[in-house]
Amino acid sequence: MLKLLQKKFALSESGAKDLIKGSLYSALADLTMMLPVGLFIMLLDELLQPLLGTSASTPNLMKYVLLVFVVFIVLYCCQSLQYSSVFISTYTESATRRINLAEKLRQLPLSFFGKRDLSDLTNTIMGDCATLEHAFSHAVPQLFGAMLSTLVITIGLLYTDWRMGLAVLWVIPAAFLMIIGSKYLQNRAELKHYQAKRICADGIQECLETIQDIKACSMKERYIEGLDKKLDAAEQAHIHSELTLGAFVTSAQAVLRLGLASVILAGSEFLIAGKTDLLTYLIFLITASRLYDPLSGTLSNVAEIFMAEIPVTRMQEMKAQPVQHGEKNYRLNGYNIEFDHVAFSYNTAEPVLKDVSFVAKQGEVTALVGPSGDGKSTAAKLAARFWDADSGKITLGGQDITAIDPEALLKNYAIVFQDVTLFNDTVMENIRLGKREATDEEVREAARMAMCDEFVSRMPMGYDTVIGENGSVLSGGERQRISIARAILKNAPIILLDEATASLDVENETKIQTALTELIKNKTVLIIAHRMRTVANADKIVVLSDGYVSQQGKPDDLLKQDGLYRHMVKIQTQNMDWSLYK
Ligand SMILES: Nc1ncnc2c1ncn2[C@@H]1O[C@H](COP(=O)(O)OP(=O)(O)OP(=O)(O)O)[C@@H](O)[C@H]1O
Repeated sequence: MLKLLQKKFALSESGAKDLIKGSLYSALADLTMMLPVGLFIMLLDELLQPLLGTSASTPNLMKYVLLVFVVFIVLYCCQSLQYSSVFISTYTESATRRINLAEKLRQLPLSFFGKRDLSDLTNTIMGDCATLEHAFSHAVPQLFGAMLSTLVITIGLLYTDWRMGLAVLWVIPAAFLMIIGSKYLQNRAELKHYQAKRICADGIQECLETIQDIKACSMKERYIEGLDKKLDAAEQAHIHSELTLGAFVTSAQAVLRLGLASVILAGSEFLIAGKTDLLTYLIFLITASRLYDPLSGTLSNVAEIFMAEIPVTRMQEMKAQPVQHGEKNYRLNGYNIEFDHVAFSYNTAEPVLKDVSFVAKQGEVTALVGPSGDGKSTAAKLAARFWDADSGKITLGGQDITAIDPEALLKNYAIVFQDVTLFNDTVMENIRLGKREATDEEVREAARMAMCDEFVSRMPMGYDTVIGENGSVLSGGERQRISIARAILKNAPIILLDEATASLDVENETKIQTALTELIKNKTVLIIAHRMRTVANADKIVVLSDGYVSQQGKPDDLLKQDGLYRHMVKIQTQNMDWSLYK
């Protein structure tokens, strides 16, 4: 039962237990709602008896005042128990669900993020969790509770008078069958609504991210028009989904209302035929008037639960994604990185790396060069286990990196990528990311080595200046220098530099290269650069072309060969004479 609930509703074990508890309390709360009815029937019985001549005693009003007081206390206790049990457990589960999802995302390989777009992921974490939160606080326990309490009341009614019982109860399965029968249509409409909403969110996100280019290309009108269409489509899909839901729920609620009419008709018929007495008739009338109200609300709960299936499925998909495993404790024999017949493709059939073998030795600078798009960055990222190779093996210090926990592995790497990621925090804290426990002085020293001092001193609050979302107040070169400072601070045994100095002017590039020369001493350095002069002093050049290593060796040796490396050096030397105004 627990396992079934966990699977069906993407719950943790404690969440499933709380759901059962909440449902039982909801059932209890629903049943206690019938206590005033019971009390009223008792009073009615005592009032009717003298009129019908079965007893001469008059009702003891004091007893009823006391009973009303007791019923009020019982009602209050049950409702508060139900409220705290359902809501507290729902919000606790919701927090656990969000934390678990975020933790799962942290463990997932980057390949997963390539398959899913960011707004979809954000929607799953924020939107889907909110949808489930609402379903579990306002629909699921109430539905299960109503089912349990209705079952108890059904048994009581059928036991009292099965024919009158049937007159009250026939509408319940009829109304629920209507809702269950419409499940397919409702889910289809909701799925369309979700997809339209996602396309719309994607469009808005894209618009915000590319606002500069949109303005630069005078595409504003075209873009707004496109966004307008997406918003319209989302609105239409929403209306359609609400109408589908509304049509079925309202019809089912109308069917429920027929129950009262059927009790009146059948009851009058039985009363005239002498098949039932007045008190029983009144009992069924009062019960029917109380029974249908909570059930009417429950019909929309069923629809909400159907709709919750979409987020539950998406969450389960995410939970089922395979994560990268590995040992946290491992022994390395040095820090050589070796690619052994490595092949890799992203989500496309065409592999980026087909058969790549080379060694990047500790204490040496190994440069990956080659035509654009031929897999240099991919190879560098594979070396840090951002993805796992499809075939072949990558080892670090003789250990297969797939046997090492990705986070534990990354402790050995300092990485400077082309696309630097900065946080909306101070310069100091952005650099300190390289080494959390670093003192302010250590951070400043790393910043000085990475030539950050000069631009930080111009900032209003120096190292305490907040640099905006992803370093929006900084230039490309400044962002890159912060990233280099991080790497210097981390002082890891392996350094991956992917176009690390691409955004720098010649003066800063030369200065930073001097700092990098200090940084890379006795380390394993894998460097990617398009400018051949950046890698001319490397110990080894690996030329990647069309998924293969077409050449590898010392730069001077490769220059003597009639190959791609010499060709690239030649073209770049010729280009140095090129001018826009020629
Ligand atoms: N996350 C990704 N998902 C799918 N395809 C990708 C991804 N990253 C890169 N690619 C594709 O893989 C191929 C190799 O890309 P990669 O960035 O490794 O090349 P590169 O040699 O470093 O290019 P450049 O010199 O232009 O930086 C390209 O065709 C690129 O479009």
